[in-house]
Amino acid sequence: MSEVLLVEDDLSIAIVINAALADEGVQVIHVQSIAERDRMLATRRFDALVTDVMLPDGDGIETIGAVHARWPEMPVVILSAQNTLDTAVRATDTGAFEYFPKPFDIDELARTVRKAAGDGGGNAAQAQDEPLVADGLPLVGRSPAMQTVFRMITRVLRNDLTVLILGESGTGKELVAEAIHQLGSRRDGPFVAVNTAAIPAELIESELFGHEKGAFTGAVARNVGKFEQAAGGTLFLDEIGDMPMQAQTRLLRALQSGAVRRVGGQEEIRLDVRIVAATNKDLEPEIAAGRFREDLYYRLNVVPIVMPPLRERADDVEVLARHFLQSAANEGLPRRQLTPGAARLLSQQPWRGNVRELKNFIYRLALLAREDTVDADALEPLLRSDAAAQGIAPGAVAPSTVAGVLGGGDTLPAAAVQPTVTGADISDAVLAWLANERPESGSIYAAAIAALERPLFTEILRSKGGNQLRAAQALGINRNTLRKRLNELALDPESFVER
Ligand SMILES: Nc1ncnc2c1ncn2[C@@H]1O[C@H](COP(=O)(O)OP(=O)(O)OP(=O)(O)O)[C@@H](O)[C@H]1O
Repeated sequence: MSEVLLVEDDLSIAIVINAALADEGVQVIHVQSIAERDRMLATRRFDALVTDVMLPDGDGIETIGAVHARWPEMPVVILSAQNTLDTAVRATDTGAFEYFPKPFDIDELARTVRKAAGDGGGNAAQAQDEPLVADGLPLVGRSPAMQTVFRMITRVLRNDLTVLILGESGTGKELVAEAIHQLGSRRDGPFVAVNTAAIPAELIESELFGHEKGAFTGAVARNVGKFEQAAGGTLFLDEIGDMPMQAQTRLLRALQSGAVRRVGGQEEIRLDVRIVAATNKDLEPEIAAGRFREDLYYRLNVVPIVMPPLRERADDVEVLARHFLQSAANEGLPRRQLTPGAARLLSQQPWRGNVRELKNFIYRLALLAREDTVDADALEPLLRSDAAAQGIAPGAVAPSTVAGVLGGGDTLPAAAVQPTVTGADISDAVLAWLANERPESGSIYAAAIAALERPLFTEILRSKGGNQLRAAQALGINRNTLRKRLNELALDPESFVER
């Protein structure tokens, strides 16, 4: 595989180039300055050099003489935003292999670089199996919509501004939050994620701010809250739109004052966290309905990043699918490839569950496909069985969706493959539950979630033979979250282990 040195200080462009070159079977080593370029080139030659012109420590063209002197045979491709005749002339004067004014056609650039680097890049099919990782960040996407997201990410890396990530479930909000942390100046600190909707209302304050020993019944030891755990790093507040009102007030107060106090404690603890929040809810109607505090919304919505749904960026589907096939293979599933026809067919699907649904589907495909190369004909029945699982009236819940999510090879308990249950049934069940249980005011939400989780977790754990990792994967939640909730619900996963 050929290796290319990319000198580019614009991270969003670097990410896109890296992804495109990975597609061409070219490995990219990315640096951001002339000094770093020269350090890399002091000891080794690359198959090609791709360089921007305006770099933080100088001009990529003016300093190219030293590169030529050291490695006269190494082809150089120049990228430039200074689309003037002068730059073009200077680039050509250096004897550069090619010169690309920005904005350029990324595919054309990728092809040119592969050619410059010699066809050591292998064939394209092989290339597509390469993980598309930029600076350790597996955020895949080449669509203009994702380039806008990348650009927004790069704008918040050198500051601590609060970021609010908006988008449907499964669009990659958490991944973006992690990217902001990993690429930003707080990367050496912790990244602490809290699902604010999953914490029972009565525990949320102690979870976020911590508590002193004896602060309330059951507080047998001092607990350090998420704000403190995230000190020096990033606190990711997920599902912020579902945060209970009382906790919203406390959170707002903490953000305003820049300090927190543990429950039952006196000491003021100064905050040293970057806040990244996310929600799949449209917050404006929530504010209008009095369920979300407007002042908190303005505190959080300093830099909004909107994640486009996958159906609005169909050109990302193929590259994502190949990425997930690669990660499935890395995790021990059979290595599969898609024909162009199969990739096209995937791009035409609605993907209502966004990238998460595509990822689950691809893993299932890796597991179930009969041949290593999957064409459109082989894909069709798998898509049909998925659509059958999901092609249900809006609001309705089909147990067969569970079968789809669980993936092939799983035998489901008979109860789970009964005919479709309509949405009305679950509403009826909620109403009946409210009437019968009369949950205590102030904790109705937590009690309802617990009532739903209990049968849900029981069913999924049973189908997974008590394997918590597989159950968490099927549910699409973190294993620790599942373990914690099972604990709180006093459900023993051991009791589902098949013996
Ligand atoms: N652009 C992407 N490149 C690679 N993987 C992605 C991308 N977007 C999402 N994923 C993967 O899809 C899955 C869902 O993403 P993530 O959990 O970040 O979504 P989310 O928007 O936070 O969802 P939710 O609102 O349900 O919490 C994860 O496994 C994530 O790694």
